[in-house]
Amino acid sequence: MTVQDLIDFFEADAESNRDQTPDVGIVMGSDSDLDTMAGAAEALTDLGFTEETDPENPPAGYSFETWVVSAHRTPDLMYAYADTAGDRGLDVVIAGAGGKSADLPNMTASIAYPVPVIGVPVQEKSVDSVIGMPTGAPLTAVDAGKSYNAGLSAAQVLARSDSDLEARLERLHDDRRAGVAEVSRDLHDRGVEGFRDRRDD
Ligand SMILES: Nc1c(C(=O)O)ncn1[C@@H]1O[C@H](COP(=O)(O)O)[C@@H](O)[C@H]1O
Repeated sequence: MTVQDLIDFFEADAESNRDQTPDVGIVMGSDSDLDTMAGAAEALTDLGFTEETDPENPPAGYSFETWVVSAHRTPDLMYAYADTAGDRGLDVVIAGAGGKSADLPNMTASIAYPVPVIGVPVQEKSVDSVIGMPTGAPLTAVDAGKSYNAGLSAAQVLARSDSDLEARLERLHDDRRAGVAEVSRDLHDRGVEGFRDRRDD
């Protein structure tokens, strides 16, 4: 597998007009970002999305895809991915990168425009380079490491035209709300030490 093979795949996929395409693309600068970026996939999975791993056998319903793409190491691949995003049927791209020079999210946003891009600064030191965009070059971003929220935000975009997905988002919200009540009761009833002991088990 070469970078050119991937570029060829994205370009051919954009031309193919296949019926079932991923709705959300998740890209990250390095596989070392995966632990952080996995949150985006987790949020989408919690909402019933399936990961597309074989474009020849795409899953039914909402789906997402994951790739490693680097503005610094593979600028041509980043360009191809962002440039074909709309034609490949992606409605939202989530792009995460780390380090002080995290350019993948902002460059992807510039090229993929008007497809919306949600940036994930993988570390705190990446925040400025992710969000620092000039007027006319929009990028939405979440806080450092908060890729789960990026997954939710991507689903929120899709849910504007799908009441079923909107209901799933509401349910997830309600579950989290109920979780606060449960943990609050548990903390109160066990007391500080009992609660800590249970959590450490
Ligand atoms: N910020 C970027 C870009 C980019 O912005 O294009 N490409 C890789 N990286 C970041 O470099 C860090 C270290 O990567 P390695 O662990 O592969 O050396 C990662 O957090 C990645 O996102």
